[in-house]
Amino acid sequence: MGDRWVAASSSSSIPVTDPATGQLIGSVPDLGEAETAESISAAVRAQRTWAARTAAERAAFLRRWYDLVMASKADLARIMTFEQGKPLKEAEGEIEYGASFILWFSEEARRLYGDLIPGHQPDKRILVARQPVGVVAAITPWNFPNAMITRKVAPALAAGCAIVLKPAIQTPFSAIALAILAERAGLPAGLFSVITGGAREIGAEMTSNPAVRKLTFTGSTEVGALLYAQCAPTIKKLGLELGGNAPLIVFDDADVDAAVDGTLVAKFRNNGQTCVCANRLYIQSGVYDHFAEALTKKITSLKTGNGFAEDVTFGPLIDNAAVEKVREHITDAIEHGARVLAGGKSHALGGLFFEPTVLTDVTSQMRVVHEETFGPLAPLIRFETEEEVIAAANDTEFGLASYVFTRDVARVFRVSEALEYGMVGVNTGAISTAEAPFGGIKMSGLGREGSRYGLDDFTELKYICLGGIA
Ligand SMILES: NC(=O)c1ccc[n+]([C@@H]2O[C@H](COP(=O)([O-])OP(=O)(O)OC[C@H]3O[C@@H](n4cnc5c(N)ncnc54)[C@H](O)[C@@H]3O)[C@@H](O)[C@H]2O)c1
Ligand SMILES: O=C[C@H](O)CS(=O)(=O)O
Repeated sequence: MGDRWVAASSSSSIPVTDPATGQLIGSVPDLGEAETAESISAAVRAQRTWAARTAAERAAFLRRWYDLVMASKADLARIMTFEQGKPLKEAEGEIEYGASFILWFSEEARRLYGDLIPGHQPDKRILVARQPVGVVAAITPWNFPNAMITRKVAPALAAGCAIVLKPAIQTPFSAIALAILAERAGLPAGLFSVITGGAREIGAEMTSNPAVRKLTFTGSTEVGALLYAQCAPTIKKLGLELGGNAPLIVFDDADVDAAVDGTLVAKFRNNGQTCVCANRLYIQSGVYDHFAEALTKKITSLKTGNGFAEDVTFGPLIDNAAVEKVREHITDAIEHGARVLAGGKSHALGGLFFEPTVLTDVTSQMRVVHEETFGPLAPLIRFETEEEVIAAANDTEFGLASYVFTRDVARVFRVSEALEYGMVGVNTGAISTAEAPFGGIKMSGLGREGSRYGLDDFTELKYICLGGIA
């Protein structure tokens, strides 16, 4: 916190529990406005020196941090499974994914080029420099408690910024572990602070403090809109990675087995608790029964349980509200005519475990088609024509991810270009990677993270007009 570590005192600490067992696994300090302001002041002081370092020095730090994160993969994954619940193998995968952003931006750090533009008058020359925005505030969700942080912290530090982070209170230890490893990699104090505590209070300071020049948020659209408004009085740069309602479309000409495998990833990764999860499965009538039978068979062969147990595919959901939302969507769908092909109720393990569920005969009259479920629920919707399914897929306020399975090349282009989303997966359910620009349109957010575009939003363009060059 700021340039010092703060211990949790008994009177002001927040418990952290294991969603698989409900057991207490630790506690973190309940920090607030004062500590947030202190961290921002420390960031202001540290950032000036950091920006004056060479790009190669910043790149070298990021590479050391990457090496330490990868060397600590097993421990970081265990921390994640303990506090978030995802199966250990999936947690290890996230550590590698999160580390890939650190590696990517260790390389991008040295490519922060500007321009020398021919002058508009004989004695003029035009320079364009890319400079760090300064102090960045970041707020991240619980579902990817490592990668959602590195996807922000790495480009911020690469660009010469300092960053103050508020992680989700459900998963603070993943964030603290990353900060400890950054300190061990030689990051000077004040450049990367982790503030645990009340979201509203910390967020209020982050969004109102004029020293914060950019807010980068990953989470729900509802909270994103609130933070957007809170930042307006101080005109901050904004990065918003928000909610989704991804359609997954399978045409008659698709490889159905590949489409089922793609659905397992796009729908059930992290037990469906992923912003890019397929929320609606549109299956053309010619392959509908084949797809429904194959997906149901696959789902019922996979295991639900504690993420530390061998061969578990589905862990617990994060909390009771998440379980309730899945249950509400299933109940509403059945009341409006849907039928259950697999699952449909809380798992026999009890607690936060829920059966992976496949529904058939789903229609647009049901909540699950219009709201982000964020759980292991696959609603199948039958369609007849390409025009019909594009209209249905676009009939949402969200625009993050979408997926299409077809072997018709012309259709790949027609449908990809017609879908109103920031990202389209074609014949794959796995699209997230550091090399590609991740982000959405409409109510799914602003800006992109990762890729060669990922640094842009952490920099400001400065135009220098050189005159008197006779
Ligand atoms: N687009 C993406 O990259 C992406 C990635 C992951 C999750 N998400 C979205 O996030 C949602 C699930 O995550 P969640 O439940 O953590 O979302 P959330 O919006 O409830 O919380 C996200 C973060 O915001 C904080 N927060 C909540 N209210 C706040 C306030 N008033 N002021 C300041 N901070 C506040 C939380 O403590 C947490 O750290 C889903 O909608 C999912 O689609 C999007
Ligand atoms: O929840 C959405 C995150 O962005 C996870 S991922 O980037 O799709 O892996």
